[in-house]
Amino acid sequence: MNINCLRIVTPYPQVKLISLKSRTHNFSSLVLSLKLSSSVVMSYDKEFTAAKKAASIAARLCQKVQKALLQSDVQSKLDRSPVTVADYGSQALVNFVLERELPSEPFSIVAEEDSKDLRKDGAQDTLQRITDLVNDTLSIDGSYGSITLSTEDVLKAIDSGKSEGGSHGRHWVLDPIDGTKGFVRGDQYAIALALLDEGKVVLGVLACPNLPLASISSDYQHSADREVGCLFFAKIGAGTYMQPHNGSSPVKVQVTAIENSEEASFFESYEKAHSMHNITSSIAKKLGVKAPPVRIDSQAKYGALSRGDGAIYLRFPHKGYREKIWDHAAGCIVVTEAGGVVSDASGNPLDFSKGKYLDLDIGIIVTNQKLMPALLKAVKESLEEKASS
Ligand SMILES: Nc1ncnc2c1ncn2[C@@H]1O[C@H](COP(=O)(O)O)[C@@H](OP(=O)(O)O)[C@H]1O
Ligand SMILES: [Mg+2]
Ligand SMILES: [Mg+2]
Ligand SMILES: [Mg+2]
Repeated sequence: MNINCLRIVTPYPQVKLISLKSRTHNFSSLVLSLKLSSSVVMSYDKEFTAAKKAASIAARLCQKVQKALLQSDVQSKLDRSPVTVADYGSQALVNFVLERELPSEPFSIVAEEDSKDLRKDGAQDTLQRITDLVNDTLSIDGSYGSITLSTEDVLKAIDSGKSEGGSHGRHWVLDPIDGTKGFVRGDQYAIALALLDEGKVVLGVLACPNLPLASISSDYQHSADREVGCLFFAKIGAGTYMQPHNGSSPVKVQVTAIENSEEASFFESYEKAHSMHNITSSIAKKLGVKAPPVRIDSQAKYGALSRGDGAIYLRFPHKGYREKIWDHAAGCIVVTEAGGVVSDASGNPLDFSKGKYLDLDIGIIVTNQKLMPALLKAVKESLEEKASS
């Protein structure tokens, strides 16, 4: 079979022309080309609806817990990072809703939490509290009738579909609460859910219950009278939308269009342990950024950037830290579908196909297309200076 090129007529602007370099391509290479482009052709509508529902229900549980956080609600994991009843409850709910909404699909998910610690002696009270929170949230939502989960059902829901992800097939990626430290402090956090198909992120949902509806570019501060709560969602080829939790209609969002880095403001982690603030301040200085950094927790940073609050997100973890896919998958598509660029410190796109870890060079940087070349140059120079000092 001799083919030079193949024109496919689809509603998706990305799929116009697939070039086949050789004139002697056989049928199997044609099938391969079509398979590679299938993630763009797929609509993922059912999955998108299910993901929005799952993240929104989980967000309600998290809001309730954050309002009345008890000291006993916060535990420490083996790596000494915090986990709360809301992290577990959120994961149980997301898994439960996805399985209920998509009964005909195999369920595979790379999620941050597991039930190991909850199965230990002494964890019964915590498990009972999580189970009560899950049942209360399901009952208020009302979509699943008068269902009551047992403690064993909740443990099973937390672990259900557990997978290591990878480059084949479909895998959900979940951070049931991203920014647990922010959540415990009463600050920003996100419920972050994405879907991988053949190793690529094809949809992402970020529920940010504490993110103000108004821009938080350079004057972010806590203020009780600001209206908060946003759901960001993005599907490959279809743009990014933000829906306020107050029930108003979704609006399409875009990253900032600014081209002059001196006008940019940048986001970074609130926690110094999560990103080296000395590197980020050196990069900002080289770019001539005048505004002080906006330090907030979680992937709410990606959400804020996708709607043009600020222009840059810099993340430079300390040596030896390995980034997990659930900390970036949903945020990455939310920003890229809004016209932004997400890469590692060398400019390589993030690769979500390698299992639960991201294998990347030094740090993660996010900005718009126009600012990326100057940002990459500033990053390179700052890292070289650090290495030689
Ligand atoms: N030493 C470290 N360096 C970089 N990231 C870290 C870290 N320790 C924990 N994290 C990750 O940072 C995430 C929060 O990001 P941010 O700093 O942007 O708020 C945490 O997600 P969880 O809160 O889901 O555990 C955790 O996965
Ligand atoms: Mg954690
Ligand atoms: Mg996280
Ligand atoms: Mg988490």
